[in-house]
Amino acid sequence: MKLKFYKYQGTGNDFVMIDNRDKEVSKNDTKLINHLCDRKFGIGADGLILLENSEDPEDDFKMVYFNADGNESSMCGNGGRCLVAFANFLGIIKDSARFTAIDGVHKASIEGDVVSLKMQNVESISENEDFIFLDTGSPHHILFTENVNKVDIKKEGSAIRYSERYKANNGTNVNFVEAIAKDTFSVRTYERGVEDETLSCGTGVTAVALAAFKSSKTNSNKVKLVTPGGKLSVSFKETEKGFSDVWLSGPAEFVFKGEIVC
Ligand SMILES: N[C@@H](CCC[C@H](N)C(=O)O)C(=O)O
Repeated sequence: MKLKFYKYQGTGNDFVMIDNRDKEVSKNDTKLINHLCDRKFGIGADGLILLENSEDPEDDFKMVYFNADGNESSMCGNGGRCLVAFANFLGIIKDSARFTAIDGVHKASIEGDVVSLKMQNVESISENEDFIFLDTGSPHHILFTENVNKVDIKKEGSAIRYSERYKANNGTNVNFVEAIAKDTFSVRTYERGVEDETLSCGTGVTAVALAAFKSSKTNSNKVKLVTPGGKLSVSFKETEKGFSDVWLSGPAEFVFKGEIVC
């Protein structure tokens, strides 16, 4: 078959987008999705997203997210922001959206090049002696370090991702973080399902912002995150239960489109 695709990126986290409202692609076709994401034999991406019709009449669309390994996974923050830009290109939405993803309903807005995505409330943060763990739609292990550029992300990240601690939960993403100003953190992420460092991770930087606030590394509820692929920001409200009104903002851009025979 000939498949039309669109390539988007959000701070260097890149995705193949498919308008799957006619259900051309089966979500169980792990081999095809893995092939499309392959950087040598396919299009190349950190993940693939199907834009589908939602069962919820209040939604504009539904997001179905797959990691580069071809498996459907938990929420992708940068992917969600890119999907909103794609829905705008398709004419499904104008400057605001509501959609359902695997972790529930999300709202989003577009202002110029910046796409902001409302993430789920976070109620549970596990603070340990040398790391913090929380789930912002995807699971994130967070390590604060003195010099993030010296870390061997693939070696150290995969050791934690495959450790006994996370086995029962199908592993975790791992974020290495350095404070560079009172409200600014440099973040490098090892991503589960890509099994390598990606240039940026949206649910990852969201987790870092909340973890930094919770552990008093910042007292700002608007945190700037610098990733190898660009800058993001996360704002939130602290509540009795945890964090609400969590918004992830940054650029989301069209890269190229094409047709692939598969
Ligand atoms: N790149 C993503 C995270 C995608 C999900 C992750 N790889 C996982 O399987 O948990 C983001 O921007 O949030």
